[in-house]
Amino acid sequence: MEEIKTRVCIIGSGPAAHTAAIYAARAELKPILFEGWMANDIAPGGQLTTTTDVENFPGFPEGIMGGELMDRCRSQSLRFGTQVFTETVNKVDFSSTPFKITTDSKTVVADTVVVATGAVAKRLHFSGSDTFWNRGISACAVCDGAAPIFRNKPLAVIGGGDSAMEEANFLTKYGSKVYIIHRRDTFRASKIMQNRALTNPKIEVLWNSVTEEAYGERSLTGLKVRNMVTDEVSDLKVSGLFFAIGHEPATKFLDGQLELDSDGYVLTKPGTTQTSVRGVFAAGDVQDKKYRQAITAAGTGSFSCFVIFVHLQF
Ligand SMILES: Cc1cc2nc3c(=O)[nH]c(=O)nc-3n(C[C@H](O)[C@H](O)[C@H](O)COP(=O)(O)OP(=O)(O)OC[C@H]3O[C@@H](n4cnc5c(N)ncnc54)[C@H](O)[C@@H]3O)c2cc1C
Repeated sequence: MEEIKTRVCIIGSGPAAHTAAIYAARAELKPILFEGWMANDIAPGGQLTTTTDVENFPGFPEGIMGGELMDRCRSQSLRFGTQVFTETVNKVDFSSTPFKITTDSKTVVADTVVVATGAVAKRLHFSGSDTFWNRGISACAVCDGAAPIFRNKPLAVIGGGDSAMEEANFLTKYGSKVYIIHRRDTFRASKIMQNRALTNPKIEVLWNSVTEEAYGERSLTGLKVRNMVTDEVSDLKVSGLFFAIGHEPATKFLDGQLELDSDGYVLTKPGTTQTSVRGVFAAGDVQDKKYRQAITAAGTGSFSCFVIFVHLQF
C-alpha cells in the first residue's frame, strides 16, 4: 500500500472540492484530491454531471453544460498543482493527527482534511422515468424550473415533506398549474409549509397517489397516476415532473468518526466549515441540506481553505 504525506487532503469532486483545491493549490499547499470512481453512482465531477444546462452559475451568461463546468473546475485545480486521484475513499482515521485517508491502493497521511463528498438526490424508478430524465424529469426545481420547456405548462412534484412544498410553490412562478403527487393522505411537511402549498390556487394535491409511468415523445408529456384507495389510474398531462423525496449525503465511509445530524449530514459549527474533529472540515452539500447549489458549495469550499490557512498557521 502506497503512503503519501500532504498538508491538505480533499475528498470529493464537485464544486466544493475543486474550489477548496484551487485555493489550497494557489497557496502552494500541494493538495491531494480524491475524486472518487462512481462513488454513490456519481461520476467524478459530482451532481452537475447528471444535468444539462446550468444557467445560474455566474460567469456563463449563455449557460454551460454541467459536465463542462466541472471539467473546467478540474482543469483549474490541476493547473495550480492539485494532485487528483480517480479513487474512492473507503476508510478514514480521524482519531489522531496526522489523519489517515485510505483507498484501495493508497493511504494519505494529512494534516487537514476537507470532506466534500456531496449528496445524491433520491429518484424514483418506474416505466419511462429514466427515458425522460433530463427531458422533463428533474430532481431540482430551483435549478431547472425556469427552463423554457416548463414555462406556462402543467407540472408535477412528487413528495410530501418541506422540500416538496417549497418546490411546488416555487414552480407556480413558471408553470400554469402544479400537482403534488403524494402517496399518503397527509403531508409530513411542517404546518406552515403545508399551508403555503394548500392555499396556493395554482397547486392541486393528488392524495394517496403513486406515479406508475412517464410518457412523451422527445420530452415528457404526461404521467399515469394510480390512486391507491380507488385503484383508478388517471392520465395527468404534465410537461415536467420534479422528484422532491430527499437527498442522501455521502457520509457512510466516515463510519461515525464525525458528528452527523439525524439525516446523516455532517454537522459543522454554525457559520463555519469546522466539523466535530479539529482540522477536519466539511464543505458543500454533504453539510448543507438547505441551499444545495453549486455556488453555495463552491463558497463553503473556499471558506474551508481560509480556515485551513489559519489552522496550519500559514
Ligand atoms: C439534476 C441536478 C441538477 C442540478 N442543477 C443545478 C444548477 O443548475 N445549478 C446549481 O447551482 N446547482 C444545481 N444542482 C445542485 C448542485 O449539483 C449541487 O449543489 C452541487 O453539485 C454540490 O456540490 P458538492 O461539491 O457538494 O458535491 P457533489 O456535486 O455532490 O459531488 C460530490 C462528489 O464526491 C464524490 N464522492 C462521494 N463519496 C466519495 C468518496 N468516498 N471518495 C471520493 N469521492 C467521493 C461523488 O461521487 C461526487 O462526484 C443540481 C443537482 C442535480 C441533482
